[in-house]
Amino acid sequence: MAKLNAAKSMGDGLSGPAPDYLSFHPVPSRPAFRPPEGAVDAHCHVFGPAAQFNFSPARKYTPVDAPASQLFALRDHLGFARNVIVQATCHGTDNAAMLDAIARSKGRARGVAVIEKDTSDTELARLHDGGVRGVRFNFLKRLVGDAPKDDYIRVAARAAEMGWHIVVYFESDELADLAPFITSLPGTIVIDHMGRPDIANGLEDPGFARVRGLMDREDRFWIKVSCPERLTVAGPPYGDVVPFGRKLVADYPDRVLWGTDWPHPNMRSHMPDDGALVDMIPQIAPTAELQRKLLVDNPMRLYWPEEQAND
Ligand SMILES: O=C(O)c1cc(C(=O)O)oc(=O)c1
Repeated sequence: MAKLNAAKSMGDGLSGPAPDYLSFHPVPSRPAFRPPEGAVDAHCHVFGPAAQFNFSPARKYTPVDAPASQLFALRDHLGFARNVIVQATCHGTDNAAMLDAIARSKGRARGVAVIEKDTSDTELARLHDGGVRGVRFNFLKRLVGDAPKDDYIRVAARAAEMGWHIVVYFESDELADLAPFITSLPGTIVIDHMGRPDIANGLEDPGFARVRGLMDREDRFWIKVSCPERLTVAGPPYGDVVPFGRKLVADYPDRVLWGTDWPHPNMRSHMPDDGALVDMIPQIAPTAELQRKLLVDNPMRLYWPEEQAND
């Protein structure tokens, strides 16, 4: 069990404020499941190091240092080939740490940014050249302050100009209010962490029905079958979440993505073993074809369309 004091051993990045949640698992197991060639961890983050990259003064949590070197070591340890690095709220709209990690990845990472509504065209071009292919809208009140919908609409228009998609993170019980706004956004929309259904209600959960309603309504909606550790009631190995991931992969095989969510910000109940998260994949994607779509074809189509294998 990773403890807060483990964070102390995570190098000197903690010269800043102490982190207020668990540090990532120090020795993740090697998964029994071997991901297919070219597998993509399509949702992960880098934090700091604090000494080099400032955390946002508006942040709602203070992260541990989680640098690119450790993300890429985990990628190799788990048997993945590429990463999609998602800007985390603790860095606000300062995408420097994410861009730096992409630059260090030797072409094996792309990014999702958080930008201001008045971001210049020059900055958008710099982000695109730096590997950004999407923007993120975070609607969780515990993570960000409320932004006017007009701001999101402006950002969404800028993203559409760049050919980028929009990643949205919301609680499924807020979707009743959010859905009209989300369906008004242009382009491809990717829903984070299964849309956060209430696992305790089982597959009939009304929030999960609303999320599936979005997926059924338009092919431009995609969804990440990630973060069982955030959603579980039962705890590891997250057997209560498997039916949710399995249903999403079965019903939307060409529009699902998977990610570790390393370094797992804001986890307090426990810290998942990333190797165990990988070993959940065969339970939610039970065939080699579904695994290849989930881990290779779908993320490549969205993040490396210029390289997409023409199979
Ligand atoms: O549930 C969370 O706390 C969380 C936070 C962030 C972030 O701060 O960006 O990203 C995630 O994917 C999940």
